[in-house]
Amino acid sequence: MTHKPGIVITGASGRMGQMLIKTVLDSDKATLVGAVERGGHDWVGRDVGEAMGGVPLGVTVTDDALEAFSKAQAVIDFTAPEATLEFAALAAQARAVHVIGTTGMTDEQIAQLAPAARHAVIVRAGNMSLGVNLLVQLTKKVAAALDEDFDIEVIEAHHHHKVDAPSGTALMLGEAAAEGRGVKLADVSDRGRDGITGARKRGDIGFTAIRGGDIVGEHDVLFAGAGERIVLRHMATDRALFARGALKAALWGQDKSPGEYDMIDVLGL
Ligand SMILES: NC(=O)C1=CN([C@@H]2O[C@H](COP(=O)(O)OP(=O)(O)OC[C@H]3O[C@@H](n4cnc5c(N)ncnc54)[C@H](OP(=O)(O)O)[C@@H]3O)[C@@H](O)[C@H]2O)C=CC1
Ligand SMILES: O=C(O)C1=N[C@H](C(=O)O)C[C@H](O)C1
Repeated sequence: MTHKPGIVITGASGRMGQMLIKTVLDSDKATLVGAVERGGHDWVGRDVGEAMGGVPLGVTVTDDALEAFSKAQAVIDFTAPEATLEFAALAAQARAVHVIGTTGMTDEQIAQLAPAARHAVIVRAGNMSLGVNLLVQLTKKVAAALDEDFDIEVIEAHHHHKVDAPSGTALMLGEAAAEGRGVKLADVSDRGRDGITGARKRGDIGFTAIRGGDIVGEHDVLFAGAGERIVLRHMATDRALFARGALKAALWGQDKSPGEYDMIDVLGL
């Protein structure tokens, strides 16, 4: 019988946490060995299956992340930036693959992952879906093919619970467009237009964020020229998409050397 990697899910009660637990349970390639929530959360100490409203699974939700990680081969983490930094240090200590879906991390926070990546595999992406990662590559290609006569705008829409903007995916797409153009996103990024903004600056990459209802995640990259527009679009209709990608990353990382990777590496795009 082949060994199935043991997976711990952090932020177990969250929208993605619960989706990830279901995805691991449905998989014949991995086993759920832990579920983590923060201290004081009312799920701590309960069976995770029962907490989710189903049958007992024999996995008790814990707030002791290190103890849970030390029994696992991978940690899948869709939580919040401060929590993810703590989990990175603990996953490295346990030598577990750390799959990070958390968005809204600052450049400084991302840089703080480097010490952990010296000891363990980290796979981090603002979007774990095949479609978006393909869109990233297409965006780079189209941006490289067109000059600054085409204005680039990234437009994203998400549910009303989302706390960060622009979305992690929008930033990935903006980075790809900037890379295609051979510029740094930080030098051309235009975020949060309001009031008398002045005319659009040639070469800028603009971002717009829509928040409403239960939109899972939609992203357009618009290339607007004189007399024509090109739109590259991805629409997610089911969070299971992200969870499947994250599990794929956790399995992919099992035989890799310590370091930082992304979904382009995992998917071989
Ligand atoms: N990369 C990708 O493909 C995707 C990324 N995401 C990202 O995943 C993240 C989570 O999204 P979502 O599931 O919708 O959010 P939720 O708010 O539903 O869930 C977040 C979970 O993380 C926990 N958490 C938050 N802060 C901490 C902390 N400091 N310590 C411990 N646990 C903490 C929350 O616990 P509590 O309830 O106690 O606060 C909750 O269980 C977001 O950053 C989102 O953008 C989402 C979808 C796809
Ligand atoms: O918060 C979400 O829900 C999502 N977040 C990710 C992002 O910030 O891009 C990915 C997906 O769009 C859903």
